[in-house]
Amino acid sequence: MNMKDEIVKVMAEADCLHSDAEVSAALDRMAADVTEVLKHANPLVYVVLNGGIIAAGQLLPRLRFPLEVSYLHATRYGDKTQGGRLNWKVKPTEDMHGRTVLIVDDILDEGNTLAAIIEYCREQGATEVLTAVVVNKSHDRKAFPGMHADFVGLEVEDRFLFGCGMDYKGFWRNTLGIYAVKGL
Ligand SMILES: O=P(O)(O)OC[C@H]1O[C@H](OP(=O)(O)OP(=O)(O)O)[C@H](O)[C@@H]1O
Ligand code: HPA
Repeated sequence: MNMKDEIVKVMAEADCLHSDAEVSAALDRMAADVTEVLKHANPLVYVVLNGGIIAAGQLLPRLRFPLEVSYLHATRYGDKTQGGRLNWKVKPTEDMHGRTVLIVDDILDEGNTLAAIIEYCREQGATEVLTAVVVNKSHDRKAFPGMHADFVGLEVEDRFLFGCGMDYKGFWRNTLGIYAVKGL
């Protein structure tokens, strides 16, 4: 089967775990929580490419307080459904010394990606590093016991997901709803 046919088939057979409306409501709740905590903090928001693009594009317009936005790119899955070593493609460029930093990503799965980013930001002198993810995948394989994000939209079952920034072999990041691949 060629790649295009495979990608179309994966969506046709996928289970929709959360509809567009459910994700939108979760983003509203997240935005309210983030606002409560950070409205006076003038945070520097780091979007984790690529997956964080959709999350940030949906979350940040819901925040009505001053903030700055930048990006970093760290990846460890590529086209695979299991994570490997973290590859820093673009490190943060803004001065975060003394700043409150909010990291925005699509998913906290095993948490190795966020753990490495948090450590890096602390080393760079950020006063406080908080994390926001649209989904937390529920399982017991976290990078360390108790690993969690500060702001979570939805708890999602332990399957391979796509949508809302998450990709299947590079595709289907561009949905608001969240889907699980059949059989994975
Ligand atoms: O909690 P973890 O197990 O570390 O996985 C979470 C990370 O995996 C995905 O990125 P990916 O490596 O697929 O890079 P991409 O967003 O550029 O596709 C996702 O966007 C998170 O950044
Ligand atoms: N789907 C897509 N990308 C991911 C996942 C997932 O379930 N976990 C970590 N990165």
